[in-house]
Amino acid sequence: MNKKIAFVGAGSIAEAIVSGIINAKVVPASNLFVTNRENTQRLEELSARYQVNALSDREEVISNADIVVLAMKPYDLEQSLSAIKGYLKEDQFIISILAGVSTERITELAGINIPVVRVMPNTSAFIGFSATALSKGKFAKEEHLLQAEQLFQTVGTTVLVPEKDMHTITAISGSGPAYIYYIVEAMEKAAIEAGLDSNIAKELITQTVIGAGNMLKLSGEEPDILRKKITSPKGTTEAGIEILEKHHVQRIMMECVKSAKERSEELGK
Ligand SMILES: NC(=O)C1=CN([C@@H]2O[C@H](COP(=O)(O)OP(=O)(O)OC[C@H]3O[C@@H](n4cnc5c(N)ncnc54)[C@H](O)[C@@H]3O)[C@@H](O)[C@H]2O)C=CC1
Ligand SMILES: O=C(O)[C@@H]1CCC=N1
Repeated sequence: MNKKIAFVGAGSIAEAIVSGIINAKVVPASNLFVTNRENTQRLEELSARYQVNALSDREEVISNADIVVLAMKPYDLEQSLSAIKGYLKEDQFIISILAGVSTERITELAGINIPVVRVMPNTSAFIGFSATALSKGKFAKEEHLLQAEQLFQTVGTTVLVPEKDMHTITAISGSGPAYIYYIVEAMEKAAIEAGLDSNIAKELITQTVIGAGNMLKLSGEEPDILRKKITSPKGTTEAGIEILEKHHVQRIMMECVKSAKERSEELGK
């Protein structure tokens, strides 16, 4: 893809996407530009690590870009857009990965009828395994959606969704990896507490998560069926799951997703 892409915001998700794009060799590092509010050390770090153009001159970064990726925190959006809106043009387009914030709000803050595509990736983009959802705003055309989709296909799988679903998706697949890591942390603690070598525990747990993920993807079976195949009557799994049931862990996970979705809605206000 011969496009110049500027990232405004150089945090963990921007790095995950940059790293994924570079590994996929679809956009050369020389076409990627990264800027942030003030942390020049962070920009130098990204430039050294990925050979991208990491610049603190926002005018240079924005005015030369074909695509501007907004990757700051939602509460920094207003200030950030007011600093760059003077350099934005209607023949560019914006990709926003901000949780909660609507395309309408971004157009309003940009002050011009610039196309906006809203995207929700996750940090697994770092290794090409993001689950990414995309939807287009009022001024975005199919070609913008397609280009954004092509870009994010280099860092994982993509789905096109109506924008109204983005809050739920943010709670499910945007935040989702963190829920899995949270469970992994607990499994590691339990294994180590029981006397297992921590490296062995890590290796076994990591492969268990990879195996379970691939079973979900490749076996064609529903998760409850896969679970039942592991759960022998009066066996170890049954004993473990009984504790999860006693503490209503599924209901708690559902509350977790609901709360994340509500936060996404709040962030958009
Ligand atoms: N971390 C994740 O897993 C995901 C994050 N997101 C969204 O991506 C965005 C960034 O998240 P993280 O990378 O986790 O945050 P972060 O805190 O790691 O990075 C935010 C970046 O924005 C920069 N920034 C702040 N104000 C700025 C301004 N006025 N101008 C230019 N740059 C500015 C900061 O310097 C920093 O580099 C958030 O809106 C979040 O909702 C979306 C999907 C997944
Ligand atoms: O925690 C957050 O707000 C962001 C959005 C999805 C993942 N991280």
